Amino acid sequence: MLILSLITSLCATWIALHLLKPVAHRAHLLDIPQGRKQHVGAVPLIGGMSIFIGVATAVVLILPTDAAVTTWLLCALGIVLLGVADDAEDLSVKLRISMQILLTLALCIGTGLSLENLGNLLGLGNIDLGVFSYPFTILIVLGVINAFNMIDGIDGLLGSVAMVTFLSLVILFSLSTHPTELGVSVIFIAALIPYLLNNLVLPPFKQKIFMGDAGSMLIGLSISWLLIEGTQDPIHTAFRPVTALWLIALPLMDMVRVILVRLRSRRSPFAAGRDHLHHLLLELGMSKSATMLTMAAIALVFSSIGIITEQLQTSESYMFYGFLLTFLAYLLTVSPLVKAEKGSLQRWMEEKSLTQTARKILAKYGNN
Ligand SMILES: CC(=O)N[C@H]1[C@@H](OP(=O)(O)OP(=O)(O)OC/C=C(/C)CC/C=C(/C)CC/C=C(/C)CC/C=C(\C)CC/C=C(/C)CC/C=C(/C)CC/C=C(\C)CC/C=C(/C)CC/C=C(\C)CC/C=C(\C)CCC=C(C)C)O[C@H](CO)[C@@H](O)[C@@H]1O
Ligand SMILES: O=c1ccn([C@@H]2O[C@H](COP(=O)(O)O)[C@@H](O)[C@H]2O)c(=O)[nH]1
Ligand SMILES: [Mg+2]
Repeated sequence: MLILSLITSLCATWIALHLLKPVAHRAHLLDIPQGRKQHVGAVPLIGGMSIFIGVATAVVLILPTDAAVTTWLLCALGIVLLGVADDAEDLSVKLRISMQILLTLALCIGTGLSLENLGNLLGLGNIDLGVFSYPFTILIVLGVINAFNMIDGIDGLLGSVAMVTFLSLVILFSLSTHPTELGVSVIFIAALIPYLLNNLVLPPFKQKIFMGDAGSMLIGLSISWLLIEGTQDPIHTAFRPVTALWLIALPLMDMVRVILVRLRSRRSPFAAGRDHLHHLLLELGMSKSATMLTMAAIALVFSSIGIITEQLQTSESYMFYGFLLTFLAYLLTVSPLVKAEKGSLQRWMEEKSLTQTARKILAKYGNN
């Protein structure tokens, strides 16, 4: 069943990418470079819709669907339509956030699940949110949706970071008995393959496409749902809530850092900017692909910490305090990058390679 759902999702996404490209041109669903958008040429914003078509086709045709899966699919359709409207017309922040709240509420009611039990996060006993469960879930899901949207700023970045999270979910769900959630995670991985090839313009694709806010919000909402299913299942959980944090640590840390920096400099956290980690690395002189690979590698390290500590059943409070310390280390590492001179990383690497060459010459010929 898993192989069949993988093939169906991959093929359906591939076909959707081909069919939607001309539609994007006719409907002007294009990302035109201007201001902070520094890509080249008008790029079709069809990645999100294509991934949704691929995922929905595979889920409906192959996976056994119940009320929870149907609710998630309908909410996913809702967020894709919201994203397409935003990609086409730049909706107001108020409207976007209100719709995200409504869709999260619908997801909680329809699936009957919300973040109720956070586990023994602080080492003081189980945290049960009781009546605060719905407002807390809405805050966290909104955070996750927007965190994934915020890292969608260079080619391949969101696709590869999301791939790391879905791969981690495949590992954790296959170690427990959650066949539907395992199937959905595999289906997303399959849909991301043609998307990434097309986004990075790798063969056989010749024209770049973007995910758009439709895709980034679809991924954020779906990952939130899978994490809630994995941690809040009343019969048996696949992993503990704190592990969920590690699986999405990089986008969360980037978002919280950006919000803190913007608030400190009295800017609105809702106003777009070029202050995210990927922008800082590019400013320092890293290439787009090096930035993408570095950030995907960091996401992989964080996810691996989550999976390994989950398997070792490390105390939840150690994992949570470890997460907060890692966030502190992240802040301390990234803050100096903001003030660093443009291109300094590139110059440092060039100097380093020159020094290494000089050392090699000295080692070979001595000092005479
Ligand atoms: C605006 C912007 O930046 N734009 C980008 C973007 O451009 P684009 O054009 O695409 O987009 P737009 O500009 O059009 O606009 C964007 C759209 C909007 C609608 C605006 C939204 C903007 C926001 C800033 C959204 C923020 C929304 C929130 C509701 C944020 C608040 C949420 C949180 C802070 C919660 C975060 C979630 C966590 C789990 C936090 C943990 C993370 C940490 C790192 C811990 C650190 C601790 C803290 C200091 C914060 C703690 C606070 C808490 C409340 C959380 C405590 C958490 C716990 C106790 C954990 C408990 C949870 C669990 C154990 C369970 C986990 C389970 C699950 C996760 C399910 O993109 C462009 C391209 O890049 C870019 O240029 C542009 O700037
Ligand atoms: O794969 C991608 C995705 C995005 N970009 C660039 O980032 C902006 C982000 O778009 P938002 O509308 O803010 O979501 C996009 O316009 C591109 O300039 C990219 O280069 N590659
Ligand atoms: Mg975006």
